[in-house]
Amino acid sequence: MFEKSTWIRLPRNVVVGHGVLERTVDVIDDLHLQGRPLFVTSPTPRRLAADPIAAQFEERGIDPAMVTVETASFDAVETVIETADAEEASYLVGIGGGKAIDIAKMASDHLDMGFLSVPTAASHDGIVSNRGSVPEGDTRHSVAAEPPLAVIADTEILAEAPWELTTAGCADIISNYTAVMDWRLAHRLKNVEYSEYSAALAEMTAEILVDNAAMIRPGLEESAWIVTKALMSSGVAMSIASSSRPASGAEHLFSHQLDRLAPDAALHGHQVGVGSIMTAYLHDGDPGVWTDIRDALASIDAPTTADELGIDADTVLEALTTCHEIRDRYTILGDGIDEQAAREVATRTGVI
Ligand SMILES: NC(=O)C1=CN([C@@H]2O[C@H](COP(=O)(O)OP(=O)(O)OC[C@H]3O[C@@H](n4cnc5c(N)ncnc54)[C@H](OP(=O)(O)O)[C@@H]3O)[C@@H](O)[C@H]2O)C=CC1
Ligand SMILES: O=C(CO)COP(=O)(O)O
Ligand SMILES: [Zn+2]
Repeated sequence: MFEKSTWIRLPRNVVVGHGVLERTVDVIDDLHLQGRPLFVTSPTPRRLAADPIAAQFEERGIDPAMVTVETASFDAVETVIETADAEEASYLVGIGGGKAIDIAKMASDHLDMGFLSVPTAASHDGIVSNRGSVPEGDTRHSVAAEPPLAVIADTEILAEAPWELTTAGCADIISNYTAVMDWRLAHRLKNVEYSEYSAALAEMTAEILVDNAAMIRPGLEESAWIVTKALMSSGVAMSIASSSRPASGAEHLFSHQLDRLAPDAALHGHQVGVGSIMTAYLHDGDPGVWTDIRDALASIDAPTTADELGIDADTVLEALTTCHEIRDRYTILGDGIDEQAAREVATRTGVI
């Protein structure tokens, strides 16, 4: 008897392009959202996007409530939840980088309330996914959360965001190569649930980005377009899988461990990119995939070495040898690699 079932939750509207910020109220209409919104933003995105969007709403006679968060924390999520109750908000709008969007995402999950994602930085694929990540204790990896009802990504704003945020978003996409390799391995060895559609989409997304790498340059709106579309596609792959597996393997474990060992040293995408070079090497030591990943990262100005991440060699080795412990996710790291093996992979790939 066939008893399988699936429930895929995706954004209903994805609006990307030049000046689309001005269409935010149209998206609200299209979704038939009523009542008062609560905007969740952070200082720079507030000035660039949240205040202008608030003005649009005010012209329509709607007065949005606003919370401006400084750091990603569960206290900030709590503040949003309390404000939503106090201000009688009907839905949330996360406006900013991953910090503001994930806080809105986690709060909306708790409140059972819809939320919209308005990214001002193409820094990682969390801006569209159904996964939320807010640092708690030692935990850095994402958990299941509310997917956005809509994503409104204005390429004019995204193109002007700091270049390193965009290169981090590119590296997060390039890391899909090794995430999918790890996922297939875990499926074969541990019977981990696997989706061919999701894996193919995640891989194809990385391929399209790498094929277009030459067009990804600072300040170009077309680059913001390419990167944002790729982030959308990667987010959809995670929603299809109901897991971050298509976009997160051992290279993400490595990055999450670096976040604990060297907090705020480097951006998420840059760390997973460097991790991806090393885990691709572990999958196959011959020049090929790992050198292609390294070259693709270098071509978009993303770090390829520990030095470029601003992280010392010992920390890289500690992260590599311990990161398999942080979560129940089988990868090429298996039940852990020893220090000798870690030093070998990091040295041979030129990471240290
Ligand atoms: N859900 C997921 O799968 C994932 C979630 N994350 C989470 O995302 C967060 C990191 O995301 P990230 O986007 O790097 O962090 P932030 O949201 O902190 O943004 C990074 C920096 O860029 C600034 N900024 C944002 N947009 C612009 C812009 N257009 N122009 C100029 N400056 C801008 C912010 O300013 P300001 O400080 O003023 O806000 C901030 O200083 C973390 O909280 C992490 O846990 C990370 C990876 C995956
Ligand atoms: O960053 C992600 C995908 O790019 C989310 O992955 P994690 O579940 O490992 O946090
Ligand atoms: Zn990621």
